[in-house]
Amino acid sequence: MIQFQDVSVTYEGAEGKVKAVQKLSLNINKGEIFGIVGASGAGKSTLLRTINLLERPTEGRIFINNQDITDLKGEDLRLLRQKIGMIFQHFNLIKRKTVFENVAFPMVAAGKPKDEIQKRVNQLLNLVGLSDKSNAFPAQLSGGQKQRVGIARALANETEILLCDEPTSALDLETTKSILNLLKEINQKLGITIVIITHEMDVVKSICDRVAVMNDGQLLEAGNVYDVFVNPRNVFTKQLIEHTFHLEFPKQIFNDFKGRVLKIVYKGESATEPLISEVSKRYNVNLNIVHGKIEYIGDRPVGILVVDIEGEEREVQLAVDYINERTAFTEVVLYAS
Ligand SMILES: Nc1ncnc2c1ncn2[C@@H]1O[C@H](COP(=O)(O)OP(=O)(O)OP(=O)(O)O)[C@@H](O)[C@H]1O
Repeated sequence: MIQFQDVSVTYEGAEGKVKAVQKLSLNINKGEIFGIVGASGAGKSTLLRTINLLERPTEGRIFINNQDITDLKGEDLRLLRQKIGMIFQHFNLIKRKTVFENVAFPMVAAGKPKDEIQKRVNQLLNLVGLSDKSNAFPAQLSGGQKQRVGIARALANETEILLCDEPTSALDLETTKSILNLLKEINQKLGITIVIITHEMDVVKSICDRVAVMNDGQLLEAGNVYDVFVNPRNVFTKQLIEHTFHLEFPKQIFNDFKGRVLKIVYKGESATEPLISEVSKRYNVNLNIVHGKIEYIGDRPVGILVVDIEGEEREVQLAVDYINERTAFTEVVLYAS
């Protein structure tokens, strides 16, 4: 549905040119929730903002529904933007307008008739659970409620694509969950394509179907969220993911281990316990489980096991290779000296 073809965006900064996005090609499918992640300055916002041409590519083309939108201007651009809603980290509501007026704003701007606006705004407030706040002003709302108004406003016209710029970064954990659930519900009920940029891998893990990882304006990898999390190809992606699996151990924890510490990641709930005992029998090695847990990516489980493996170098290597062949990936996280 959205295709980036060799898209680059270069800014003229105070200290010279900044290549915010570099020759990036990517497809986002209709009806999916697509996450774009990366560290600060990776170019995520810039890329997101090219979709509604708030930022124009310096090079390359962008297609939406097979239409080349790169050079759209005037009325054509206005019509394109009507189909693309956007929500922001700090909500960007109009302070002096009520909740109703904020949500109605894009429809008023599009010249829709009053009775249609009335009906649609009430529907949307119902959808986001704010029917009772119609006459409230933004200052009277919590962060989560403000984001709900933002979402309702972004859906006011015949929205096909919802762009989300760090939508939960200003919210606490519980509120984040409820906003993510709402986005998921909107995606499923209304079939709207959602593109989310975030630095929180937990957001990606809980609602995205596919994800792109960016660094320094470049696309490092893209794919199904489960596959990228279970088997990241890039070192940078691995680091991002490691963090969300909360697997950083204090170094002291390894002091008692004499061998090599492995992190084993396996798909689904397939038991690695038999694998571990099988390896102990097959090879002359001792294995101790240091830590084990199951995480969920969407509703699919992924298992993580940290084991200490001890024995002669050759036997250890054979055992590691054996485990590696039978799991999603195995990584040596520590060599004991
Ligand atoms: N208007 C601008 N003028 C000059 N440089 C810019 C402009 N906007 C962004 N940049 C630069 O482009 C690069 C990418 O910025 P961008 O905001 O797209 O990254 P990001 O991944 O969204 O970062 P963050 O998560 O911090 O928002 C950065 O080096 C940034 O400083």
